[in-house]
Amino acid sequence: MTANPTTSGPLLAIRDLRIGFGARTQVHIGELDVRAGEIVGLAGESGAGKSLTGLSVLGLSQRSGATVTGSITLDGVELVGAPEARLRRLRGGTMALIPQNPSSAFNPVLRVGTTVRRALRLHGDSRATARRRAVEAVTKVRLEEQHLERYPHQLSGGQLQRVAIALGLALGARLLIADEPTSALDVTVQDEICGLLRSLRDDEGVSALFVSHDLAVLGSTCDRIAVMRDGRILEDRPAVDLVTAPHHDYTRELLAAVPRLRGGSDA
Ligand SMILES: Nc1ncnc2c1ncn2[C@@H]1O[C@H](COP(=O)(O)OP(=O)(O)OP(=O)(O)O)[C@@H](O)[C@H]1O
Repeated sequence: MTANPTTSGPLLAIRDLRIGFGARTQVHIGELDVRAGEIVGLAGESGAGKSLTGLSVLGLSQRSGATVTGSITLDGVELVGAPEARLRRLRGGTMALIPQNPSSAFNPVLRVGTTVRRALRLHGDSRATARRRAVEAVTKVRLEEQHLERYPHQLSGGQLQRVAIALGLALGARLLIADEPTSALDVTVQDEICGLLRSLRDDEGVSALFVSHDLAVLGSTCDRIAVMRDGRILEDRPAVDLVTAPHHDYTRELLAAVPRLRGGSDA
């Protein structure tokens, strides 16, 4: 997989990030970058600190009482300690959360297109522009205009996840924070969503921080993978290298738990 990094600095740069609750530091990341046009995986078992990291990039972990120090820059703009108004602008613009359960992003009594168009109008689009950009965005995620006229329950989980991604793209997201975006989906649909993320990277230059406990999913989707345990990054390397020649015993254990990366052999 070929990333398409810009010659300038990374789109997302995390430095000496500490996330804690009370006196306890749950996450300490020395350095983690996501370049433009790059998908970076965050792997690790439950409790490793993956979601807290993603939520802190979005400026959302503080809402659950976390203390965040260090530096997270998005396109050179500091997010740690940034005023809520700036974070809100960036969350609805440069970066977007792709949640595990896409139905949480949609009002069940509204057609999904209404949600997408309303979000665009809130960001200043005229009615006509919002309509056009909503259609453009669903086309990018390989859905049709008619899908916008459906209610959330009339779409499959995979289709709804595509609309959630389309919503982020329509708002101009260049960085997707995807937190277990495929774990509620069956394997075939998982593969489709991962394929979509790769094509958005290749065709649109979109970047992603892809949180998952599943190294098979990350290995087939990401350019780089950072393996986390107990809030620390153990290794951060090109995905192909990491899954074929892990440096760390813990990564080997994670890989051993994934049948699809053992050449399909479960024996
Ligand atoms: N609001 C909170 N208050 C106190 N501790 C928290 C809070 N949120 C998370 N933690 C703790 O921080 C650690 C990291 O949690 P996090 O949700 O980031 O893990 P994760 O790697 O995403 O795991 P999972 O895959 O289960 O979501 C865990 O020990 C968790 O219990």
